[in-house]
Amino acid sequence: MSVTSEPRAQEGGSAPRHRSTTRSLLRLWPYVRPVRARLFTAAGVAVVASCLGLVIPLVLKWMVDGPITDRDPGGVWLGGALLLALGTAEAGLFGLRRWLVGRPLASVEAAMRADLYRHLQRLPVSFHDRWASGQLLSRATTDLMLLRMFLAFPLTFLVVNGVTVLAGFAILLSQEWTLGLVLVVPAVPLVILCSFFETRYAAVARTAQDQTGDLTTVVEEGVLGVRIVKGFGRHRSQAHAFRALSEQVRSTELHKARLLAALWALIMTLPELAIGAALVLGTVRVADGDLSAGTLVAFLSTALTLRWPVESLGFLLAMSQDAATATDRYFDVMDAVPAAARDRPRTAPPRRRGEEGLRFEGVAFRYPDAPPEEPPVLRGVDLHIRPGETMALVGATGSGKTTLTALVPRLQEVTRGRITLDGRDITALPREELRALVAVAFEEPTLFSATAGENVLMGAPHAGREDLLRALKVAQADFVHALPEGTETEVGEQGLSLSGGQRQRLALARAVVGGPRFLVLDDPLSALDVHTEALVEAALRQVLASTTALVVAHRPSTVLLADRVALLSEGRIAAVGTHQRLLRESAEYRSLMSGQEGEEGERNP
Ligand SMILES: Nc1ncnc2c1ncn2[C@@H]1O[C@H](COP(=O)(O)OP(=O)(O)OP(=O)(O)O)[C@@H](O)[C@H]1O
Repeated sequence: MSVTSEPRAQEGGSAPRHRSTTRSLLRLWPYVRPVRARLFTAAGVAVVASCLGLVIPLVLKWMVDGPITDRDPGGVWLGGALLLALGTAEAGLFGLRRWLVGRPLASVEAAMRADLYRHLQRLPVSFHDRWASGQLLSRATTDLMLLRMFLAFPLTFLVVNGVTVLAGFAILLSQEWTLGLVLVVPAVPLVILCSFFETRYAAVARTAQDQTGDLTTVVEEGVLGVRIVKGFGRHRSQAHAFRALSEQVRSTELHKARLLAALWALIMTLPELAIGAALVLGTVRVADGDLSAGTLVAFLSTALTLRWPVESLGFLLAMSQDAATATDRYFDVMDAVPAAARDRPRTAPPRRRGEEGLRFEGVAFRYPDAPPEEPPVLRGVDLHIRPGETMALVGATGSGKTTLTALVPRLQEVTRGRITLDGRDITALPREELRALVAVAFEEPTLFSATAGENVLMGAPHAGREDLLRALKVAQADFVHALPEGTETEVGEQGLSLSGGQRQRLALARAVVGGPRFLVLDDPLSALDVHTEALVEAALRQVLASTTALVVAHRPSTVLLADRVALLSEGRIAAVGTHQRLLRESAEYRSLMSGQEGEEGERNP
């Protein structure tokens, strides 16, 4: 069995059935707009360069029918010089095109990536619960790279090659229309085949990109969970899960390659056959004296010049399909509505007089992706935490304590009822104000790849060195000073170089550094040893004395930090009172505090 969870590609994981490639790609316009002048100039330069290539056969025709037939060395030299000049100009113009697009397109990619990152930060937690991180990572990396490549190459060359092919055919038909028709006729089946190919390739391209996202998730989980993998000796099963997924990606990529190969074979063969037929027909007509040798040479070299624009059609179309898929995947995320835009009321309700502290009124909550037959996690929570009061929240495992704490900073949105801070509905508060009022610390402390000090100061961007030192003291996180570079020590990804207790203490310091008015702590001392816990509690008492706090507690020692205790049971607050009173009056509370919580929780989640 593998320790890797099933990849969660459920969101945006399948190709839309009636998607139009052009419509998808047109969505890139707002990003391309600022660089449109350079892009159009580059396309114009490339068209001129490509058309210069078409003039070369005409010079050849002039040379064969003129100076070569007349044995005029001066004319031959002149023709040679002209050909050299045309070739040099063509190469120079293609170089100029590349220079024109390089820098602007890198900035388009950077702007799209920055927007995606900003948007991800604003999306609600419920969105991140549903989406696998690898799917988001692959959108921010592989998909955006595909888009830059599309804008740099296929977009321009579909236009350039289209113009070149039209101009080339016009030259061919004007030189000798019967021979020209021999080359034009195969274009009809080619166009039909290309549109058939487009539909099939679109579906496979989407599958390939989604599977790459799943693979990214597995790699990420394997790296982050390396301790579990090693601890449980799961290398083999982990490798097996990885191999199975990469096998899927490989077979989808092969499917793509087969489709491309089939298309390419047709695109290469049909024009070659047509050129062969035109060569035979043209030679017969020159032998009959119907056609000049120069015209035949010019005709054939024009046809050969057009080979590349026609043959490149296959992979240009494939790259455009990949880009359209990448665009769809990018906008799958960008179209998700950020919480703030969705639900902020137009007018803020007035603050209720005399109504202070943190209040839950008839709060109900159901996870958006919970099965419909399951009752809501919270079914009507009424609770008032007075200003300056510390309320411990106690309940069996899975009773919804973490869920309730997540509602206060609006990591999740209440389904029914409301939460007020000093009488003001939290949905009426601007996010910045809410974040400044409420600080949180969770049981699973998340640290970032930054210094220990930066991780703590994240809790209050305007706090200074003094605040940092005070917060470290309160959270008993003075161990930081003993790190090689003190508060400037990099703590590494997720703070994995620190112990669980050290990480919890840094997260606690982050919560208290700004001296918040409201503090929400989800069992913040669970990873501490008894001695450190006592020290943290002593220091925390000082902080809690000046804030209004909701503290999820599993152990009597944490409960004792609180003025009162609320018991959460079956989605409601079943009892509120002091620790002593609840011990006397509530059998459920007694059993939770006497250490039978685990069994209770398992029996009655
Ligand atoms: N993102 C989610 N989507 C769907 N259901 C969820 C989600 N997160 C939690 N749940 C469910 O909500 C219920 C309450 O979970 P919660 O984590 O709030 O409990 P808890 O009381 O904090 O438990 P513990 O004491 O073990 O930390 C559980 O049944 C859990 O399975």
